[in-house]
Amino acid sequence: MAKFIKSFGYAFSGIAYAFKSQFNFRFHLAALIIVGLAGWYFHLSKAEWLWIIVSSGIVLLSELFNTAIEVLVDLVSPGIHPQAKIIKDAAAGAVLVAAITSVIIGLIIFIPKIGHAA
Ligand SMILES: Nc1ncnc2c1ncn2[C@@H]1O[C@H](COP(=O)(O)OP(=O)(O)OP(=O)(O)O)[C@@H](O)[C@H]1O
Repeated sequence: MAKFIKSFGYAFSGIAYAFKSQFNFRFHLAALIIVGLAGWYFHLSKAEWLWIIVSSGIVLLSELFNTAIEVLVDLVSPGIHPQAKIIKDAAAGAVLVAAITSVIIGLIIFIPKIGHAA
């Protein structure tokens, strides 16, 4: 049981590292809070909340993997290397795909509601 709780501590320290070191992680977290408030304001349905939660989770997940990949690349290849560039660019691309997907989901959910409210 103690080992299980300890592993939570390690996971939270990884999340804390991403939060402290990555502007994008903080930016996405702030966006998530704004979307959450907007969802509360517009009384989203259960299905709409599920889409928001899943897409936000995927964005944060991709940010955490991107952070891990950046640190790993810097560890194994501290100098400039064309393959290090490819690895970091592909990881950043994954974050971008997740972010674009979640923006599209957000637009599909919120545009009709904003139209209604206006
Ligand atoms: N070792 C390297 N060799 C070649 N190109 C690199 C290397 N490290 C970084 N780059 C290039 O610089 C870009 C930015 O890398 P960096 O590690 O600064 O990531 P970042 O997204 O700016 O991270 P952070 O969010 O920590 O500022 C990479 O996407 C890659 O194109």
